[in-house]
Amino acid sequence: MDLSSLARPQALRGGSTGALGAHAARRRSVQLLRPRRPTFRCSVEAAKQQVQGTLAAEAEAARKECFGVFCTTYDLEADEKTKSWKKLVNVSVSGAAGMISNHLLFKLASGEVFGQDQPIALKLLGSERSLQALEGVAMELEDSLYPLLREVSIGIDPYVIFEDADWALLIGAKPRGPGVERAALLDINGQIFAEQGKALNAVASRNVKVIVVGNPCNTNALICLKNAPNLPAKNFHALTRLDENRAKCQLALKAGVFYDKISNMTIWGNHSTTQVPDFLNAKINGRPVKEVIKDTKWLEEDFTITVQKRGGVLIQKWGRSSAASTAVSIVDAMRSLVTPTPEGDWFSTGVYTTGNPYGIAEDIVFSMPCRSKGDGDYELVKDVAMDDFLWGRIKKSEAELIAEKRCVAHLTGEGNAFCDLPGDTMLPGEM
Ligand SMILES: NC(=O)C1=CN([C@@H]2O[C@H](COP(=O)(O)OP(=O)(O)OC[C@H]3O[C@@H](n4cnc5c(N)ncnc54)[C@H](OP(=O)(O)O)[C@@H]3O)[C@@H](O)[C@H]2O)C=CC1
Ligand SMILES: O=C([O-])CC(=O)C(=O)O
Repeated sequence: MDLSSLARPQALRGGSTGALGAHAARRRSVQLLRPRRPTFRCSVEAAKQQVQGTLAAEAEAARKECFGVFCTTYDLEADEKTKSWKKLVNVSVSGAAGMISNHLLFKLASGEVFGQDQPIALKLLGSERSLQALEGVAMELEDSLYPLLREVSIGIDPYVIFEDADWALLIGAKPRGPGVERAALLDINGQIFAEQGKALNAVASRNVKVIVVGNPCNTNALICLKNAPNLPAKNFHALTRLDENRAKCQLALKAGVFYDKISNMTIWGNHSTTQVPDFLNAKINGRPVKEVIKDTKWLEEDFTITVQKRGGVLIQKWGRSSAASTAVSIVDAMRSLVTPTPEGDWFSTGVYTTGNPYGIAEDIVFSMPCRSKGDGDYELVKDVAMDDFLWGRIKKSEAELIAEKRCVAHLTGEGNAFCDLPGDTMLPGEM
């Protein structure tokens, strides 16, 4: 047997799962790696130490090991179908035991983002508190029998879970509970994103695409990219696609059309209640929104506020924040980067403002209109209209992000933090 063609089992690779992916032939065998049993020792003390050692080894193994059936090595070439498959894509997800991930992971594994010829490895990041739940997630992934899902690993160390990541979906963040100051939340979550930025910088693919979902996502994305100086800042995104989708839905409802008739929808700014859903440039059936919806008061007030506060209203109804629709919007955001943007249209994403053509402050993460050739990269859309109303709103969101940035200076390597946040702004989910 030529052992060199065997996929290496996960434990030998320090935290990833069994197969090497790609096209190469992999021999099928099942290897479930378990910690070795201790040899017997004669003193009680030694026995105690041995048991403790075993428990520690088992805990360590549980943190690192590939999960169940995903430890299986396999022969890709033995399967006719897989011959046309692309190279394995590694997707790392934090907050993987949370509500959003519970929808998202199954979409990723089914091929919804990358298509039916793209095998996928899911690397799931949890914490001590969520490790058991993470095993439950992995069990459900096993039981779903997704042909494209070739590897699943679970762990609590970002330096292991982000290794070779082509995509990093950073969802895990502490939710803002009652009595938690916005400044305190920025600090607590900022620490998470600073550490994850460093880990990505050290071990991820050099062209990793990072989508920050955990709130406050724009400033978390800024912290993350500042802590990853060896990765292109351009590759970091803050998710504002849910806001775009919400805005499209509201315009469609008002105009009495199905939402596929809405295009060119920009969300400018922060994923917060200062966000700016842009009805000046958006189109309905290819016509400017203002030609179709003549009620300017509705556009400037009701529409804008409804989109800004949609998350909070949903929390009041559901008792928890948007999870399924957020997962859908993450899929949309990823697909927008891996498929060419339809002619004349664009999508919104929060990106690093360096050399932006609109005059928005540099060195923050701001949602803007983008187009992609489908290669994972994007360009800003240059020819957008601006009026006083739109610009005034944009400046308010910009001011909020600049204030947030000052508040996390200690996490971005820019000196002492000074926190003076505008009092009237909130996350979309806050009321
Ligand atoms: N940008 C957007 O459009 C949207 C963003 N969001 C944001 O996404 C994030 C995740 O939402 P959702 O999946 O619903 O949340 P959940 O509460 O279900 O999951 C959040 C995960 O965050 C992790 N976490 C990390 N640090 C902490 C901490 N200090 N305390 C508690 N949990 C922590 C937990 O995982 P573990 O223990 O494994 O670390 C937990 O599983 C939130 O920040 C939310 O505000 C939500 C909707 C839309
Ligand atoms: O505020 C939250 O946690 C939820 C959120 O971002 C949204 O619904 O847009």
